[in-house]
Amino acid sequence: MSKKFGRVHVIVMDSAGIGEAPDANRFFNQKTPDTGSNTIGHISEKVGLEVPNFQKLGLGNITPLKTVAPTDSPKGYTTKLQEVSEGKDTMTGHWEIMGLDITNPFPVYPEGYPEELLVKIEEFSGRKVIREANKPYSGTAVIEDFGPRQMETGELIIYTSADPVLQIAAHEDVIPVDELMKICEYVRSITLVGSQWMVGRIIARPYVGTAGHFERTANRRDFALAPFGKTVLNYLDEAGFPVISVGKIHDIYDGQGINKDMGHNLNDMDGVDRMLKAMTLPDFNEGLLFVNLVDFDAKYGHRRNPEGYRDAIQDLDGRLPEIMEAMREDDLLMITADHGNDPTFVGTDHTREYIPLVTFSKSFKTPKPLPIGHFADISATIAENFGVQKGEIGESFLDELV
Ligand SMILES: O=P(O)(O)O[C@H]1O[C@H](CO)[C@@H](O)[C@H]1O
Ligand SMILES: [Mn+2]
Ligand SMILES: [Mn+2]
Repeated sequence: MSKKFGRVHVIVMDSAGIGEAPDANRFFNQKTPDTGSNTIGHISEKVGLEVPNFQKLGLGNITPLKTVAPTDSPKGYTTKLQEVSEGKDTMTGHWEIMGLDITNPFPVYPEGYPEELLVKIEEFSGRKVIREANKPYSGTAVIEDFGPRQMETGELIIYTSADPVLQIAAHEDVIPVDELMKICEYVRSITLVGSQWMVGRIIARPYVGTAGHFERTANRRDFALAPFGKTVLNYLDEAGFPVISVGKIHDIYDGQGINKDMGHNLNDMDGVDRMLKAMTLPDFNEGLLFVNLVDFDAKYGHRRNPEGYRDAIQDLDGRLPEIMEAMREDDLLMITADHGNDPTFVGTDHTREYIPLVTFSKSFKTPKPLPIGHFADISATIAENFGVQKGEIGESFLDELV
């Protein structure tokens, strides 16, 4: 049987949530529950959001947005999706989108990492770890506070966040990127599932510059755990379909089920360029292209910068015509997110929100809003389209897309 859609392109706008989830009161920023958070909604309300292309696709039909009007004749099917997993981090969100139900949350380290683990890292690296930085910290603040000391002593800056991450910040001139990667690989190897100190992701955070003007570089790398089970990426790969990743996707799934990687993004617009390049690959005639754009989250959401976040969404909006133009008649585009990160909310952490789903295909006849669904409905739909097994959870809405 021929497939409804020859190629499916999924873009994750990292952290672009669209309103508090029904269980937002169980998730927190510092001591405040995530109730009332709304990443896209508050950006529209507080700093304005001009996104004519998203508007035509039907973004304003998902939920009332102050500056994005609903439309009676959207060019795409739209809805919002709820998370079922116990977590509001990137890995949980992405893994659930591809069909996993993460019922046991990843451990987090609100008091910092245990002394024993730090000592092992010191023994391996021959470098001291700055104890004062070992706690939940903003990644830009931690290098402002301890970068000058690191430049003098060569010590390691190890910090965490509300997410299950162990991050190592290192000035590129003091601790070469290759050395930092080796240290991260070592830490990854001693923090796997079943180890004493399981950690979701080890993140290398290289930076450059001088005190007061430090800047993190695109040499960031995430060393994630492998997904806790097979995802639809695996099923597509096993069935011989191209599964192509752009940006952080390869890291987030530890490469599992991905058979071609377009590399890390220098920034979100570079991610769009890589996506467009992938869309013209000669061997990509069917299968999945899966893109993560992380600047929304890392540069603006965690930094609580609503203007920057708005501009980043507007920049993506400006690229939508190119992306749609590059689509074949029977391609399907799905634009979504992995969790919220409301830049107007208290704290600096993710927010438990619905994620938007905005779709487009040149083959759509009469697109309209869809009922509210769940994250994994995305992969269930992809799986049904390509005739492969779906994940543990998710209901396909493929039949609705006509
Ligand atoms: O403050 P920075 O270093 O950007 O850290 C952020 O990036 C991490 C990974 O995306 C998140 O856990 C968040 O804390
Ligand atoms: Mn994320
Ligand atoms: Mn984040």
